[in-house]
Amino acid sequence: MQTEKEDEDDASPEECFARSDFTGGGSDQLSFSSGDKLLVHAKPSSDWWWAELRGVRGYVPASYLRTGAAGEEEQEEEEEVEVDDDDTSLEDPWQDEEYFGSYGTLRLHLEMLSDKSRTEAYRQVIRSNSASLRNKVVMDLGCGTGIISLFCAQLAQPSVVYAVEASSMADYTRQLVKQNECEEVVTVLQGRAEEIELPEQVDVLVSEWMGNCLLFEFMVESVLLARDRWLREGGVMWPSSAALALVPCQADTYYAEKMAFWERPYGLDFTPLQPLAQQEFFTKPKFSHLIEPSDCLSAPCDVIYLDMYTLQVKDLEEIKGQFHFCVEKSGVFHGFTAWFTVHFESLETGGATVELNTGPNSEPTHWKQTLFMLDRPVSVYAGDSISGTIVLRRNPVWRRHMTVTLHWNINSTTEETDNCQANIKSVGTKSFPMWR
Ligand SMILES: NC(=[NH2+])NCCC[C@H]1O[C@@H](n2cnc3c(N)ncnc32)[C@H](O)[C@@H]1O
Repeated sequence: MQTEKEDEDDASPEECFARSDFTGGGSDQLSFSSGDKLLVHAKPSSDWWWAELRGVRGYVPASYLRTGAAGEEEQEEEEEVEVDDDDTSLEDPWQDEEYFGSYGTLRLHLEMLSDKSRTEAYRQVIRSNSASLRNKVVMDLGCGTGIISLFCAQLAQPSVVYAVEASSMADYTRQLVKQNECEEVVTVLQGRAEEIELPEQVDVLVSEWMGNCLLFEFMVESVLLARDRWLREGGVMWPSSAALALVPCQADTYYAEKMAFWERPYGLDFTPLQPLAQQEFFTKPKFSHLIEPSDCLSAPCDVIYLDMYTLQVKDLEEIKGQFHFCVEKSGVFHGFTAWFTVHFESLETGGATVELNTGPNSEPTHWKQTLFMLDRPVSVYAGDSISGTIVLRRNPVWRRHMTVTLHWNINSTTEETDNCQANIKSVGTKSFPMWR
């Protein structure tokens, strides 16, 4: 699970100058004028680079840029930015070195294993299906330390569990399998699930692939590719389905900490810094936000539903959802909070489904929830409604990233209008990069 910090720590950016004006299309492209100095942070492809202009980052067409100060025309020819395809400095769009590097250390595994809700949910799945798992072939995709595979070997009698792990943690996972006397059942394979070869099809594909806001990291793509390649006809996916929930909420504490703070620190007026605070703290989603049930302004609703048997990789490019919330109590609408729920169907027809819910009415998990702050809070009243759409748009270049775009209308019924016809009090739309 990458954090924004790791993401922003790229090598020192390269100074380039705009050869001509460019008007960006889409929310993730930068516009600039001829002569602008841009800082190029990464070159994920030969055509589009990831650059920064006056504090804002986005994609820019490489052919519009050159190195060397503006005005040195004669130098321009020699110094035209060489854009060749096999430029080794082009960063991997999957950032696998950084991604699997982070999973090669214990920090993230400790966080996941310490998450009892998460880990016990998987143990419950194995335990409640132990009889049906007898003699089954299981694949544990992205097994990490192998905890799910060890549960399978300990609580059931599958014929084999292929524990697939791409990071260097796989060496230790083998030791843990041996240490717990499970090597008869569990075979650890190091490699990316999309690339490794299994000796046979599997009956069950189990994986803990969910990222912040359900999809961040897009490990789900690996799960779908493995499903299409290795899950036998009629095989079972664990999780079997996933849903993203959303709710309009108050976030008084967060708003006070990041925005109201500038009103009167030490008796001084620092409000000129508030536009900066909005840009710095409210432009991106806030991961690991713990929302209280009392912060919810209405009942939450599932806005996106993924069926792990039919979902296709191409569907991940853009996923849309709609919502209509009835405000149940008056308060300040600071933003939306999102979380996910996954379900594990029983191997036995009619058997009990296991649920892992990461929402505010369940035991907290290491994902907590994801908060999307509006630029300006809006007072809402019981009886108002908040309706609109959410779009998760996968980043076309950085394949583990996405942008979440929310569009909402606040409708309030006022006595003045006849037969309580709802009138639109305000409309809003905002895109939140996660992270690029
Ligand atoms: N729930 C998450 N967001 N992350 C938790 C699971 C991530 C684990 O799966 C491994 N992993 C991720 N993708 C892959 C892949 N394609 N192939 C093999 N292992 C993988 C990764 O190295 C880590 O050990």
